[in-house]
Amino acid sequence: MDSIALDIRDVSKRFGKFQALSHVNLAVRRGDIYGLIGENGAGKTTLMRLITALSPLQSGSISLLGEPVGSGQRALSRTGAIIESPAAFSKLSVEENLKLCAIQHGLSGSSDIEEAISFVGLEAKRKAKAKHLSLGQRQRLGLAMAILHHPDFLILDEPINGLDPTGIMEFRRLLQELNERRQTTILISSHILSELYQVSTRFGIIHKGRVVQELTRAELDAANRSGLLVEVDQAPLAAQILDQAGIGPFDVNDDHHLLIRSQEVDPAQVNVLLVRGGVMVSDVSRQEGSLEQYYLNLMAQQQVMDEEGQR
Ligand SMILES: Nc1ncnc2c1ncn2[C@@H]1O[C@H](COP(=O)(O)OP(=O)(O)OP(=O)(O)O)[C@@H](O)[C@H]1O
Repeated sequence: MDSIALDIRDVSKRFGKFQALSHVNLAVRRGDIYGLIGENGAGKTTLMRLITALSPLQSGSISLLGEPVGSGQRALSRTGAIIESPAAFSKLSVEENLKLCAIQHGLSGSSDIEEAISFVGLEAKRKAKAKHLSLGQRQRLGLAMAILHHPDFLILDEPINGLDPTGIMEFRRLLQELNERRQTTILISSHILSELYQVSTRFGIIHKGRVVQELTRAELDAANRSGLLVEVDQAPLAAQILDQAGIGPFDVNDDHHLLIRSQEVDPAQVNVLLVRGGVMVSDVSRQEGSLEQYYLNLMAQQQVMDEEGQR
């Protein structure tokens, strides 16, 4: 079986003169929970709409579950999606919305509906109209509608928007369960990067319509485990001492901070070395980066590149 569930190649999309996506390449492997990250207007929803054929492809190709998007409905019938907001009918109850969804998917019998209701924990609200549900309950209904037909691939655009911390945690648990129990591959976008970090196995960062980086969680962790931050009274002298002792690589952040970019260095050894060399050390701490920090650094670099490109 092909290990790539979604293969996006050289996809561009224009709205009139506006270039919303530009030569996008992106691959989601089967079993991934792929976190799509980007600022407002970066192009995440546009990409998701192209994948689900809600919007026509203008150039490039998208292969979903081994089938080119646009060639038929087979891959899409094995896909579930919440794009922009869950598409429940407000005057229909939870059960009625799911029944309608079941008909659309050609499902007969009530077992799939029961399973979806119980999976998202909406048993007590089965008779409630969608408009009377809380935001979190509506998001759960959206998820129930998206997974009713046991899709192999799930596309979720900002599914945790507006949820409270408990709701976010529960939603995360549901996604992890889907991924582990049903082997559902998931493409998810969110601005809540701490949450995306916890749930995703792989990340794609999109900026102004271009995918500027793809990396696994392990790669992110490696890049982020940024080493030992040393706070001193004189960073230049500390740098000389570290250099002579062959400790590094390191960055001199400013007059009082150095970052030794290695996991192998012993903080106690660094401390003793610097103090013996006449440097006052006020702090040595392990520096663990976050997805948020990584993303902000990358965006700062992009900003510089964008500005240089404009000159
Ligand atoms: N139908 C459309 N017509 C014209 N412009 C559009 C259309 N759809 C999207 N755009 C523009 O394309 C850009 C990308 O929008 P998109 O909704 O994909 O961003 P996003 O990354 O999902 O942002 P957000 O995080 O705010 O949801 C935006 O500048 C948007 O205004």
